[in-house]
Amino acid sequence: MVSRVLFSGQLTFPAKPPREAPIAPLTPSRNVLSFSLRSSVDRFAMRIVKAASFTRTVAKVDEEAISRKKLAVFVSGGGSNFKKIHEGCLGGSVQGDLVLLVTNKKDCGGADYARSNGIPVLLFPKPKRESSDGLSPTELVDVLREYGVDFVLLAGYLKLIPAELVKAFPKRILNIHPALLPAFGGKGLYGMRVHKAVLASGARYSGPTIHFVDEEYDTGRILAQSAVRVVANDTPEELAKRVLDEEHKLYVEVVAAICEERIKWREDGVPLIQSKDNPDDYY
Ligand SMILES: Nc1nc2c(c(=O)[nH]1)N[C@@H](CN(C=O)c1ccc(C(=O)N[C@@H](CCC(=O)O)C(=O)O)cc1)CN2
Ligand SMILES: NCC(=O)N[C@@H]1O[C@H](COP(=O)([O-])[O-])[C@@H](O)[C@H]1O
Repeated sequence: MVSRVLFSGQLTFPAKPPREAPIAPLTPSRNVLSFSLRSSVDRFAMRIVKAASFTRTVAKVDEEAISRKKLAVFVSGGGSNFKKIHEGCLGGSVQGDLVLLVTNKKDCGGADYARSNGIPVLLFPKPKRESSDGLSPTELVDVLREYGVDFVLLAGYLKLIPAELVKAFPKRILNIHPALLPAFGGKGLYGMRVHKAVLASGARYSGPTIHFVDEEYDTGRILAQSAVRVVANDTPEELAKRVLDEEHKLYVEVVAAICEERIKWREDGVPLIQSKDNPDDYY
């Protein structure tokens, strides 16, 4: 209604500027509509346009103020989540750059992918056997800082993150777990073991959980979850595939929000994601 009344007159600029049009700062000449105000509705409508234009300008300025984030990913296996996040960074859906890959298995699929894509690979923790390879917890923290890492993303990493690293990167380490925490989590529950436990329990739903990492396994603040149906005759492999497909979508969406600084912490300590489409909405 407003747009029809508003843009029925002669305008000095397109009735609806194309999305890619640069939003100029508010200047009287640019935002003055060149038609006579025929009624109070037009005057009201003009105020709407000016307010919207100002909001867009502010929003545009805010977007320009947000820097790209430097990301380190930790894996122990194939690294399919790592690859999806990397594709998101390259494709533009994630405003971040993968600057380091950390693994406890230097020949795993995720490490091979990193080396093929020019991403430095670090070994952590040191192998149990006597070896010069691998970093100590202190060395790991130092290297992450030297690379200017903003966020650490665990994606199928199967070792305990040491307290030194948790303390050095507060509210900046995320993990994805293949079940709906707090159920089916903790020491000993990883990979196919998780899906077997879910099936044995008779649970009708499963799905990925993304949470902040604290000093214990899977007890950090939950940031995002997505539910998938458990089918009556599911094998662990079939359930794993259904959950993994959902992991890929959820992790890229969450990392995009992290990089755009859309994580807000509620007063009771629960982290929320601010909607990209409607900043007044959180989930
Ligand atoms: N400080 C933290 N470190 C890690 C967390 C965390 O929440 N806090 N999450 C894990 C990932 N994870 C579940 O999401 C998980 C991984 C591994 C285990 C586990 O029991 N591991 C075995 C060793 C397995 C192996 O070496 O192959 C063990 O510790 O005995 C539980 C949960 C990553 N780190
Ligand atoms: N508790 C940790 C855990 O079980 N993590 C799980 O390991 C898999 C890694 O797959 P990927 O290497 O293909 O990303 C993912 O399903 C992830 O949720």
